[in-house]
Amino acid sequence: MKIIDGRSLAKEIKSELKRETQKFIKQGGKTPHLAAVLVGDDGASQAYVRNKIKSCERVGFESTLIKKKSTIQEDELLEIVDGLNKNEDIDGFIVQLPLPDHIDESKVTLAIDPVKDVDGFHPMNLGRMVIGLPCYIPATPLGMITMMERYNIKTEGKNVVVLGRSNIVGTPISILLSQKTKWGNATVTLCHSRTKDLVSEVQRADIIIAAIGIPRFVTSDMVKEGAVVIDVGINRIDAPDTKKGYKLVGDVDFDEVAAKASYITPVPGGVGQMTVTSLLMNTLKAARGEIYPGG
Ligand SMILES: Nc1nc2c(c(=O)[nH]1)N[C@@H](CN(C=O)c1ccc(C(=O)N[C@@H](CCC(=O)O)C(=O)O)cc1)CN2
Ligand SMILES: [Mg+2]
Repeated sequence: MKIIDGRSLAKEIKSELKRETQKFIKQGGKTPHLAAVLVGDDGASQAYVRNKIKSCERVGFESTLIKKKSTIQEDELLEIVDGLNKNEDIDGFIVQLPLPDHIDESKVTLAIDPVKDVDGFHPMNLGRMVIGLPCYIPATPLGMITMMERYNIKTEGKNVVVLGRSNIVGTPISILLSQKTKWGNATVTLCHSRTKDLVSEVQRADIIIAAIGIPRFVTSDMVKEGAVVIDVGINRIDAPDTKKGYKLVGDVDFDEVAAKASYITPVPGGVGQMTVTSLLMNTLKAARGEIYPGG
């Protein structure tokens, strides 16, 4: 069994991005500039955004953080989005999710100019992805594909079972892995809460992608010997004996599944680490005008 080390892979990719950025600037390109909008004071969201800003610095990007109180009204947030759409110095931006309940997330996502949508959440980018046109691929799926490529995990002809059909993880990764591309050509089954006999679906899988949001849902009896197990879950469970009072576990029971898997991603230290790196990859693409030449 091999542990896929998201932390060291993310570090490696950040060094590559730093070199590519320096080269791009030397050739006359502008310094890539990412903006992040953070609404409210949720601890996890604050930490993720802090990490995004810090990572920009590491690779030589400029960054702008816009922080707003959770009481912000939807129209004010839409004005901020509009301002970022028009700001020529900003190559790409994200609005950190989740947003407070009184704000319609789809409305905000739709307001982002697809050209600057480095999260890849706008339907224009998702639609382009579906038909194989250049697009920003959402960070978590892009992180998973990058991980599998770098670890030389072949997907062609493999049975992949994806658990969970969210817009930002399960659905896009199932599409990407079934496409006729170097990272695709797999036979993908997308399982969800209404799937009949989910256990036997998972038992047939050569590659399992767990993005269901249930702590330690995938147990060793569900996993075929030698399967590749990619765990996207980040669940907080009570751990009274720790300083924080909680610990993070994935959607996979790591200790028992690791014994059967050929490759497995840990939580923390796996897919999560790759998401910020993927966002930086998309931002460099935005600065280079690779996806939408000429804006
Ligand atoms: N606008 C966006 N909002 C959200 C996204 C996103 O891609 N764009 N994804 C998630 C949160 N997220 C980034 O924003 C994110 C989640 C997890 C990690 C990560 O590094 N996980 C670590 C553990 C983290 C911890 O200690 O709490 C790991 O798995 O090792 C990074 C980014 C929802 N919102
Ligand atoms: Mg909401």
